[in-house]
Amino acid sequence: MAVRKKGNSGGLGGEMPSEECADRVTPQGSLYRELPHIINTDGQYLFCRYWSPKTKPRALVMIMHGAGEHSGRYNELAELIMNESIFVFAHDHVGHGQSEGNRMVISNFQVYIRDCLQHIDHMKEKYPGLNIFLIGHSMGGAIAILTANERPNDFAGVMLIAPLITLQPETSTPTKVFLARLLNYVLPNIGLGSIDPNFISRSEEEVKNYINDPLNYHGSVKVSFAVQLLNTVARIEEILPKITWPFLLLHGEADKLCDINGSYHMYDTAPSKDRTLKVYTSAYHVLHKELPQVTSEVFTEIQKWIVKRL
Ligand SMILES: O=C1CC[C@@H](CCC(=O)N2CCC(COc3ccc(F)cc3Cl)CC2)N1
Repeated sequence: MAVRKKGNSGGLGGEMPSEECADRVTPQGSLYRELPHIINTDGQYLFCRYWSPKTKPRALVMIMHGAGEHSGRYNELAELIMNESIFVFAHDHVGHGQSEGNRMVISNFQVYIRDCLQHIDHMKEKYPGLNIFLIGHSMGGAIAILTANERPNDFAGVMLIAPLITLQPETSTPTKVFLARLLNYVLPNIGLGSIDPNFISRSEEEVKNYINDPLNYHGSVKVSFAVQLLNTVARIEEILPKITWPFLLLHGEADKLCDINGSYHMYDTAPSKDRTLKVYTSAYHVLHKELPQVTSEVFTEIQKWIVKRL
């Protein structure tokens, strides 16, 4: 009987699959062994995406998606960056898209950061010596901030698209925050309400795409998940005064999902010398899927910001 290695070396390692991982399937039923994936330190399979330039890459960019969505929603942005001879990579966070894990449930927000660092380390091994940039959107922006904070000298720049930095005042009064934390002990899985698709974008087409995308999660934000987000916002508040790495903040003025005051606060508080904040008048949350005018400006802004720092 052939001895087979236990699967925990990451699907990119090329080791022989062991029985259980040979038939491991995504939540949608596809075989992981036929898909790019990594295996995180909890043994969960994470679906990966790679946008590899035809020419030798001159930098790496990791994209971190937001809550309830997945990495496939960054195809256009990733291809634009790839066409600058930059290797772009991403994975679906635990509990999202084609990765394993209960939908939009996380034991501890740090798992997202840990998994991103694992993927980053793997890519640094494959492409040593290249500058690495991070792009994070919404909850993915919080992940990017905390990932860069763990390795303050490792990243050439961090681009944040409507990042989750502070709480919407109306949705999180101290009473509501206290009640959420209390509720988490007794009923962690009850829902607080789902993301309103109409807050995603002013583009009706993009709202429809978001609603009809089966890889998105439209269920309610569970109390346990909300508490992880509350803890994350508190962590970010603490580290803002210590941020020295270059960052680009992009935020919609009419964002109803992540308060633009979080971006203003980061811009005013972080001592980084190289920092930029661009506000998009009347724009909603998902700037990379907003009205065409806004989205093309956002794409150009990101492309220019990276190229200038290669
Ligand atoms: O393309 C896309 C599709 C989806 C969107 C990304 C969404 C995303 O990541 N958000 C927006 C919602 C936000 C809710 O936050 C909370 C909720 C309850 C609570 F008690 C405390 C917090 Cl902080 C977290 C961050 N982008």
